[in-house]
Amino acid sequence: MSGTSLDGIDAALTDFSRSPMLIGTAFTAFDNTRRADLLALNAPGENELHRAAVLANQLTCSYAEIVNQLLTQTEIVPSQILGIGCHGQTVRHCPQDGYSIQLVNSSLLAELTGITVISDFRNRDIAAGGQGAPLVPAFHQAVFSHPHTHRLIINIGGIANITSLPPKSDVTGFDCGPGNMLMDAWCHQHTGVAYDHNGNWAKSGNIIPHLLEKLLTSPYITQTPPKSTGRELFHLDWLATLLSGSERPEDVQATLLSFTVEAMKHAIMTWYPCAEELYLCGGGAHNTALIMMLRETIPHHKIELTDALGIPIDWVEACAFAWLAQRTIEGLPGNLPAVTGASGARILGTIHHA
Ligand SMILES: Nc1ncnc2c1ncn2[C@@H]1O[C@H](COP(=O)(O)OP(=O)(O)OP(=O)(O)O)[C@@H](O)[C@H]1O
Ligand SMILES: CC(=O)N[C@H]1[C@@H]2OC[C@@H](O2)[C@@H](O)[C@@H]1O[C@H](C)C(=O)O
Repeated sequence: MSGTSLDGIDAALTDFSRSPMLIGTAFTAFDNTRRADLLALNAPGENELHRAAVLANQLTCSYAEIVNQLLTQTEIVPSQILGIGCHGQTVRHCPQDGYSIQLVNSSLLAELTGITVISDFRNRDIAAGGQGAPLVPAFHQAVFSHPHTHRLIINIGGIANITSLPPKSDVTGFDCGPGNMLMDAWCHQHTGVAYDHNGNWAKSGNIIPHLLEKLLTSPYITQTPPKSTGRELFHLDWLATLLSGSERPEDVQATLLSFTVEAMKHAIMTWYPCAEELYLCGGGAHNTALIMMLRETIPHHKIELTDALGIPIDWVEACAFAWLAQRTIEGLPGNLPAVTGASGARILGTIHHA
């Protein structure tokens, strides 16, 4: 899994026939050049088809390296592996135009690892009229639901997405709005650092109320689900249109942190006010300032990390795509139409055999 935060690649080796399912993990960080190259492909530019194909090959070599590293680490050989669920790197997410692009060369990954590769998880759902995202709610249902308690799961990645797991009715979910994406971009632009560690920089600033108000008028926040979003909507150029230019950068960072939290609060209070427990995962769940603000903003919910449910926050997404890959291999659907809005359940992805 390499997600929209553009921090790097998470690899999880899983066995869904046993508990705990997580056998091994590995992470490789993207360097600044890789991050910049990927960011550049999020917007139209010169010779982008060639750049996308070359970058997909480079990324695939990194995916293969981390797979091979994980196998060495766990002393497992390729013939013992059923498949690699590889999400690829999202560079465009445009369900309204009928596509979502995740960079990866699955043929090359199968060649480099000698393992079957399952990828392109989103486009079948989009072809069936869905958003193609979020896809993790089906996995959340499989591993985190409780027979009597209404749980919510929020993944705080580049974008934050919520899953509702009511004991007796349909699982639903959607992208709430920005997770780390705007905070990371602003932090990098003003401090040269990829992200605001523990939200310390944000804590040194003050929320700018009228900027927060403007951010919250983004129509996406109040849009009715099914809905999904990405860098197409929440980016620095959009933020620039809302700034006067005289704001202190740390105050803008504090306001972006608050925007992320308020977008989550809006999602919870509008759609799931009666949920009892909230579990967080994704890299943003390391942001102590964010967690503290969330606890103050939504005091009547029990807020914990998914570690309490058996999967550490950093590995939930990677496990989810391993699980989705297994569904595909077994010929089982992976999407939840109640989440994505697709016209029906579909077997997701393509299979490149070893
Ligand atoms: N200690 C920390 N303090 C603040 N933010 C953190 C910390 N650790 C990680 N993060 C944030 O988490 C991000 C990585 O999160 P994650 O790996 O869940 O992203 P992702 O895989 O891109 O997710 P998604 O696919 O859901 O967008 C980092 O880019 C950073 O913004
Ligand atoms: C298009 C795309 O890559 N979307 C990601 C992104 O990151 C979080 C949120 O936006 C979610 O919709 C999705 O990822 C998760 C893994 C999902 O599909 O469930």
